[in-house]
Amino acid sequence: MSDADATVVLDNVCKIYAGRRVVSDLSYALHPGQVVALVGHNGAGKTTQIKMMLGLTRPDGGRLSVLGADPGHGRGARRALGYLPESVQFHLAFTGRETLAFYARLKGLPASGHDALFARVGLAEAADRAVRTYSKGMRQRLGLAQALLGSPRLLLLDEPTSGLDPALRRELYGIVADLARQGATVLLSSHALTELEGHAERVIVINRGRKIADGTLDELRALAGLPSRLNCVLDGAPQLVELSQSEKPAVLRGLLDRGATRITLEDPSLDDIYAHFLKREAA
Ligand SMILES: Nc1ncnc2c1ncn2[C@@H]1O[C@H](COP(=O)(O)OP(=O)(O)OP(=O)(O)O)[C@@H](O)[C@H]1O
Repeated sequence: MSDADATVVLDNVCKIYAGRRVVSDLSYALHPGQVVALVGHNGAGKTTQIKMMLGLTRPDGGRLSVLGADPGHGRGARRALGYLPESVQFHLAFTGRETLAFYARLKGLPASGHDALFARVGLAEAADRAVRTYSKGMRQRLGLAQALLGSPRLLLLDEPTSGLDPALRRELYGIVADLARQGATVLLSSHALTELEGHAERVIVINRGRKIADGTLDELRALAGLPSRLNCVLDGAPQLVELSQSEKPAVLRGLLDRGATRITLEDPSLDDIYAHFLKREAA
């Protein structure tokens, strides 16, 4: 895929706060139909990248293009953006419907006619209740609904699953997958690789404002090259063998031929892989 059809292009982007580089020489492109996760510890620079894409703060170096435009300028591109901030704050006295009407007006969209959106995020029954009566999960659903207003071509979700129960988390990823199927680009930030399995086709790992890995989870697994752990019982004695991914088939066959029993194989977890990249960076 070329940068010409990219939704977002970062080319050596830097951001400096109070003399400190919090985003450093960052380059990547995001394309239509992709669900991409920005993964990094607290303070890694994930929100800063999202804010630059929204035009809320400007890069101090490099080039940033969002939907073909400089995000600091032009209302047109902003209308095609959806944003769910890390902590959603709504006016508690407004109903859900009034809240969406308010955000729709800000985006220059019709203030009414959002029933389908309420249904999509599971708030059809609660649309006319005051936000004050919503649970945290319901507020997060409302946040997602406001991000989805106007069928955005680029959806920026800042830690959208923090504080969500597993059912709601699954629903959110379901909505994200639908949007991507319809051609939207979805960028979500996260602290953890583990929950992204099956949900993000590409992961960009950020450490101290720098990109330290970028690929599918399978590519990151291969890149990390961490061994799997094999436990078995051989000749009555328990055995633990560490083996690379390429050694696995031959070693397994050999153990079976020698009559090994109780064979269990533990592949490196996504947490192990994440820790590996961070450790490599610190070395
Ligand atoms: N407006 C600001 N002024 C000064 N420093 C800032 C500002 N905004 C962010 N920073 C600093 O920039 C760095 C990156 O912050 P950022 O919020 O982008 O990280 P993050 O990866 O989103 O973290 P978290 O996971 O905790 O949300 C942090 O060290 C933060 O303290």
